[in-house]
Amino acid sequence: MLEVTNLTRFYGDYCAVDDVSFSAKPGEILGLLGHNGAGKTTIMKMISGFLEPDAGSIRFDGQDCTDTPQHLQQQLGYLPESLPVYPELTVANYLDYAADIKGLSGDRKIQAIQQALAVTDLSDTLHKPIQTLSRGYRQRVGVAQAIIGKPKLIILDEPTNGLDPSQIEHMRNAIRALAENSLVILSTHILQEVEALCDRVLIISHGKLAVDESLPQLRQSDQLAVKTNLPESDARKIFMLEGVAQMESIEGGYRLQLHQHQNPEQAAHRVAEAVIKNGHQLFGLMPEKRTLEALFHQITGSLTSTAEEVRKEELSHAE
Ligand SMILES: Nc1ncnc2c1ncn2[C@@H]1O[C@H](COP(=O)(O)OP(=O)(O)OP(=O)(O)O)[C@@H](O)[C@H]1O
Repeated sequence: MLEVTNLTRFYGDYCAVDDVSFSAKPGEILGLLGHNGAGKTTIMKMISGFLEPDAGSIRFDGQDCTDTPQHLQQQLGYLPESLPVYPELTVANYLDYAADIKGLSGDRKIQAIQQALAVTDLSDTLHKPIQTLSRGYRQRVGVAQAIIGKPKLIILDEPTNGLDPSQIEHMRNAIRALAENSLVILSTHILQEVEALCDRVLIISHGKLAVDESLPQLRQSDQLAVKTNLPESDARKIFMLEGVAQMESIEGGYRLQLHQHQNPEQAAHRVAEAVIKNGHQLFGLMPEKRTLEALFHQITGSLTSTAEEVRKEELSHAE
């Protein structure tokens, strides 16, 4: 069990991570989302012991990791944003070194390397120097070193970065399999990745934890599309009295954003009654599901990348 409490980190006067708290357990895949500079990497570096928090605590399996970072590091697999790989080493030598660092030896070490190679589909490149590999293969080496020895906590910063579509699918399946016994925290700019993989999403905005919700919770509808001849001037006044937080005009009516924790069925009932009671006609009333993309824009007010945009960007940077 990971328990992050009131985690805070400054760079000089700038508060990059501001009082973030959450907890998670093995079996979960947590998606860390946020715009550039939101504080995701700083959070991941603190959890993995690479950066000290200014305030707050990180506990893993009941032990305080600020006092004993070694306790967590032996159970941690970490793929940082830019992996400090050793270009002249072969894949085999590098993974051997990574296994040594995790304290593996003998048959356990061989087995752990073989498992990591199988998961990342790297067996063919075993004797190649890392510097001769393409970007996608280097990324796979990074993931392989992170998952060696099946750590209980796996932190992956943009794990599918640089992979082709079939490898992305392969990697996602591998992450799902790893999460059967481990807690996986992954940071990504690709919303579809979170939707495809994660059980829970944490949205970080300006260093603060803005959303901590399970994906099923997130997909619950909290909007209503109401088709009516109610004029806009009356509509705003009437709907705001019925638990509506925001309203926008759509063709033939309005889209109503409900306040958090409103029951959509009860709100729909009240909205319908209010339209009729005020002498107008109701042509339709439909619940609408929230999407992760809409929520992200609502929270961060900025654009993030779709998988396609990220791939285009990668192609333009391709070697
Ligand atoms: N070493 C540092 N010194 C000073 N400021 C830093 C340092 N590292 C990060 N920051 C600042 O802290 C804030 C959070 O950075 P962080 O790298 O954690 O964001 P992020 O969410 O991971 O962004 P990205 O998605 O671009 O990787 C940013 O404003 C960044 O400029």
